[in-house]
Amino acid sequence: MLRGCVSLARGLRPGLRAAPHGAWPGPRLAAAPQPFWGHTAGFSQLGRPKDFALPNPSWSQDMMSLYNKFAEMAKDGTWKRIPSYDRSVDHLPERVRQAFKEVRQDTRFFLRNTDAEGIGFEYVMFLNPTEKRIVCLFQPGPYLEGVSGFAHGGSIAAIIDSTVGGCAIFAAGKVMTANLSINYRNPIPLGSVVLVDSKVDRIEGRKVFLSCEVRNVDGQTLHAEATALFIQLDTKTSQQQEACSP
Ligand SMILES: CCCCCCCC(=O)SCCNC(=O)CCNC(=O)[C@H](O)C(C)(C)COP(=O)(O)OP(=O)(O)OC[C@H]1O[C@@H](n2cnc3c(N)ncnc32)[C@H](O)[C@@H]1OP(=O)(O)O
Repeated sequence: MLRGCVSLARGLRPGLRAAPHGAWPGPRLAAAPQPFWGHTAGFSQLGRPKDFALPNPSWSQDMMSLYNKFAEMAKDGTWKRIPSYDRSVDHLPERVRQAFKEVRQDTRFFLRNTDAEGIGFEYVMFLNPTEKRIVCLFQPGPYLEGVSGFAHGGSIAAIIDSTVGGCAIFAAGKVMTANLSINYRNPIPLGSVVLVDSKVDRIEGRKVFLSCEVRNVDGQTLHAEATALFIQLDTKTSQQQEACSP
């Protein structure tokens, strides 16, 4: 089982073997982005509130095995665990966060909006900076039910959006999802563990194109595949940039 997940982690996921993740396939941005959330330093844990991307008693044996495998691969810096908080603003680098003078106190990051462990989104993401790739270990809890016993398609879309979003942020800084196209291939049983494996395919100007596969732990079952387009926000013209700026 773990051999399959390690293969995924090393860039051997089916269908993408012709373009090794180690090679950067697309052109770089004409002008280098000004990273907003882009540096891994932006995921710093210093002085931060509770980090939810750490093991808790609700994590299954599969989840723990995968976590330990990636934590081991993180020791040499190839992979980096991404901390996760229950408020969006807490994901920002300190220097950016401090610039937010008035931050609403009643908001919750969508994927962290349940307090009890194990009932909603249990996940942890690992970033491979060289490959511009994020693998998310995802264990959907019972409150994510769609068809009886299986994860709701919207919850799958949410975890895919956040995983590819993390990749886009790493590659291009401040971005928003413009398009997310998902093919659902096999249902995901509640309580099972899947790997959401995403990478940046190419960057054209402000457009960041990404792809993603969701597979079970041995890699044999393809649950979903997706492509995404994120747009790097333009400081001069974007309303979103205005809205997100202090
Ligand atoms: C760690 C946490 C991660 C969390 C990740 C979660 C991310 C999210 O869910 S974001 C929320 C969902 N997304 C939104 O609400 C975005 C709503 N849309 C918008 O705000 C805007 O349309 C936005 C920002 C995407 C683009 O607007 P704007 O900055 O004005 O760009 P615009 O000039 O229209 O388009 C730029 C380029 O992208 C292209 N483009 C824009 N949208 C699309 C689209 N949907 N499909 C294809 N191409 C598009 C345009 O054609 C244009 O191309 P070109 O430069 O070749 O002419």
